Amino acid sequence: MKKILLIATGGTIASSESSEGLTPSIDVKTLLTYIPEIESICHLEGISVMRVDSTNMNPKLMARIAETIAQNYDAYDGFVIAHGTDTMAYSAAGITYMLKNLAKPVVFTGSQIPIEALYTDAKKNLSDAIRFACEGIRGVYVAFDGIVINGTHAMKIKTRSSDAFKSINFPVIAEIKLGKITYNQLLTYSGHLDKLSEEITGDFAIDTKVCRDIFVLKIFPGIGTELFDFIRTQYKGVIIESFGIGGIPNVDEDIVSKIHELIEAGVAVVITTQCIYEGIDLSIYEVGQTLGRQKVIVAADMTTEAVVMKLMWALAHYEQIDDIKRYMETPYFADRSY
Ligand SMILES: NC(=O)C[C@H](N)C(=O)O
Repeated sequence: MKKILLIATGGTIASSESSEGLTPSIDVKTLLTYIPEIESICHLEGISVMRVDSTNMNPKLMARIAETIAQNYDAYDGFVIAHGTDTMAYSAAGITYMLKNLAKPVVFTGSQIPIEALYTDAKKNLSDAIRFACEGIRGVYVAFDGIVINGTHAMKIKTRSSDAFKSINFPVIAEIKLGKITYNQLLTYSGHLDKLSEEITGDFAIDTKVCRDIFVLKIFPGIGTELFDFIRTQYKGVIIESFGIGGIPNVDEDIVSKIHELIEAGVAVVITTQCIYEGIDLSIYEVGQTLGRQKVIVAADMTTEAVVMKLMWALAHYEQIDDIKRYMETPYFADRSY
């Protein structure tokens, strides 16, 4: 029988009603009592590492999750992280970059309704995540509402409904219905499964060092240039959510020139898009090509959540823009497809 460790971090899944609203208060032992059927499929143990609404998640707490996995790595076949949904996509991506040569499954899950409430989605999600953690497929995943998503491609797209997560720019890995896991055929045909099984080059290790000096900026029609001078003096990296396939204004308010100044000053500038699907390509339009001639980092079809966590990791490990750009533009656990 497989040995699985459930790592509880808080979130709605572990929340109870208090006089001031829902607050994470249920311990991991109690969580386990809600899924008694799991006893017959694996040997499950639990540990609580924090009790936070995931609104309060941060890289330090993510590092604690990574450390817990490392401390227990040899003793278990797989790990399930019970986590709040609001920042789960960030943590799943963050942990992906912090774990090196991961050969086991790490599966994030949570719920929109507390586990102790009527009509909760928590029991199904927890049970599905544990089942998937028994599969032995390496990597970090999000299991939610009957689908399994690559951890760097998950995005929370709904605030209330149980189908809160979507797989962005990557096929869903598997569906789980009534406890039965069915892998997505598309994964095998499209070669995505091969990308997930990239060779392991050494022993499992964690590297949790990140740099938080980054800014995420959404461009809008009429945006001024003043903010860029502030960014230049305060941050080491900026992620710009451009229009469409990679458009940044260069007439009247010339943001492209401001980007040039940022790069000259040693700030890493990553260009991504406000569109959820299909990613950017700076070669299509004149406005994009002008931008592409600068040393910008192209986020391709990565989610902003993954870009945020990857950039934090890159900035903590590389000094030169060229090195940061190389790391960011090299696929890591299939976080980008081009
Ligand atoms: N559904 C949830 O888990 C939302 C909660 N605020 C959290 O992220 O912790």
